[in-house]
Amino acid sequence: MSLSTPTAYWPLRSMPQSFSELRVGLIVLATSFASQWFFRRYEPRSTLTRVALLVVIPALLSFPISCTHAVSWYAALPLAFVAYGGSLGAFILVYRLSPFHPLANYPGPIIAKTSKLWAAYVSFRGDQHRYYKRLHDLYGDVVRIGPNELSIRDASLVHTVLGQGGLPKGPRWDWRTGSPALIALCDPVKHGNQRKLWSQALSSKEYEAIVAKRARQLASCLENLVHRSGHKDGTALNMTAWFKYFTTDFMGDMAFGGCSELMNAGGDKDGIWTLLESGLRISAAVAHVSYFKPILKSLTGHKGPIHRFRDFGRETVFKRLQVGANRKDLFYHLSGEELPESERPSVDDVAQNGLLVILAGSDSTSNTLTGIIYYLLLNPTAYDRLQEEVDSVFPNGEEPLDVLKLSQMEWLNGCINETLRLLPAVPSGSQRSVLKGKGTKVLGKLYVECFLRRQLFLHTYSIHRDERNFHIPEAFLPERWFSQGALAGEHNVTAFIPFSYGPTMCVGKNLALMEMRMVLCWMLQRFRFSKVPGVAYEEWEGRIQDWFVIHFEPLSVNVSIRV
Ligand code: HEM
Repeated sequence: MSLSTPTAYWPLRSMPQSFSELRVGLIVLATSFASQWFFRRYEPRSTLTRVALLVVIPALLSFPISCTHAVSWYAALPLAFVAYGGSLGAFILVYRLSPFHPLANYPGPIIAKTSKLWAAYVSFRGDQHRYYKRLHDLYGDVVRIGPNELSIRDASLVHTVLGQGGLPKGPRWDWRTGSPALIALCDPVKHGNQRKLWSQALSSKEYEAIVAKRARQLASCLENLVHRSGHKDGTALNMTAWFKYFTTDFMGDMAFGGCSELMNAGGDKDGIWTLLESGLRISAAVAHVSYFKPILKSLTGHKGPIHRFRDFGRETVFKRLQVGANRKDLFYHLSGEELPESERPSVDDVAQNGLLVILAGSDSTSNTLTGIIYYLLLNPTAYDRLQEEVDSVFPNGEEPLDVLKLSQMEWLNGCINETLRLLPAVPSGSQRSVLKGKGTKVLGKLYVECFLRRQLFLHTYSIHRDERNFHIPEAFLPERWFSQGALAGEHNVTAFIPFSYGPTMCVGKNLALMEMRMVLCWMLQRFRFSKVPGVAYEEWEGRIQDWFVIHFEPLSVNVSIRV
């Protein structure tokens, strides 16, 4: 047969062509496999390396692809990105679901094991706390909720994970710009240094008088509103908002020497809460995939709500630092005003804490106060017993200023603890990192292979509602906290971690407790809180959102003046 005939020519021409396509296909597969291995092994954090791996490599692959006869040169570039990106994604997926993955033995939903995008979506929906609790009820104490992340519902690990010598903070704080605020400082030494300033600042006794002044003002604002309504049986008020105004005004005084007058204005006059709430949901979701932060920032510039809120916090700090201290407020200590100039932290470092003060200091406390009123409405017996206690400890309208007496009131502290147990301000706890290293990290009963960086967290909401720790866990029972005569049944105080635990636990815990005890007594002395007819209170709890910090919808409460 002559070679010039079409039948003879076809196999000769197609052999090298198909061989060359196969060869190029193998090059793409090998390159994407190597990139997957590199990502896994080195977890590159520099933008340059990521651009090289995700942009430069596929761009280079378009050359061999364009050399095959099957693809024209202008189709080669998009094809290279699709082929390389697709096979890279497939390799990552297969590895994460394979029995070779170091967390393969931990149960969890398949979708969660494949990518943290799922966790970001759950977080964005706001029901992360309820979802993780359902997973723990289904799978047990350790659940794989991300390719490299575990959620833990085992109170015996509290000391090991969060205590002295425990694990450092996790990557949810990564990829931030500027100096980190205290809560985002992952380096234990830097954290410890800044924390000393915070502890010193928050231990001042001066704040008691400020809480009292602001509690008096809150009482008078509510009285005016009730009088103005003209109803002697009281009027419906949004207590979520009023407690926010109270805590923000107090924090303004305590941190900045006075900057906020929301109670006077009767509303969020600067729109800071609106701004914060619209940013928190996105920020909580993005924290799961923190490498998206730079992308999001480049898309929104400085116009995203969280950035605008951070800018507001920074500006407030700058203004306060320019004016100087009129007394020893929080920023007096944080900026080291008593130290020689050379030893002071930079203004930029100090300014990052502006947002933290408003968020950590005001939001958690105001939400817990709202939660207490909510549970009192649903539990009239507990309400009556608390009322009796307030009236007997501070009779005849005596102002509740004695912090020692406040700290010894069993019903008062029982109600506060029960609310912190059922509705912890940070429901999904504080993420920790198991750093990369050789071998296995032993965490109590848990063994974590350290070939890669791992993340884990103790799921506060699930631990607090675990019957092995607290009997009848879903019930609001302040009596379980009594020093004497507490109800019989499980009561594991190690499992009570609303303020977290160890060297990074809430530095404002004592201040928050003092503030909540005082203002609650003030409110209960002067007002009677009752349900507003037609409001479905049981449903309100089901709409609570977990955006790293807990988020409440307005709680409408009938407020009347006690005679
Ligand atoms: C009911 C009130 C509060 C609750 C439940 C609460 C809870 C928490 C939790 C769970 C953390 C995370 C700890 C960790 O990462 O391990 C935290 C951190 C923090 N809280 Fe609070 N908090 C409250 C009130 C306050 C107040 C009034 C302040 C005062 C400014 C404050 C300031 C902070 C700060 C600065 C941090 C970071 C601590 C660190 O990283 O060392 N908090 N809080």
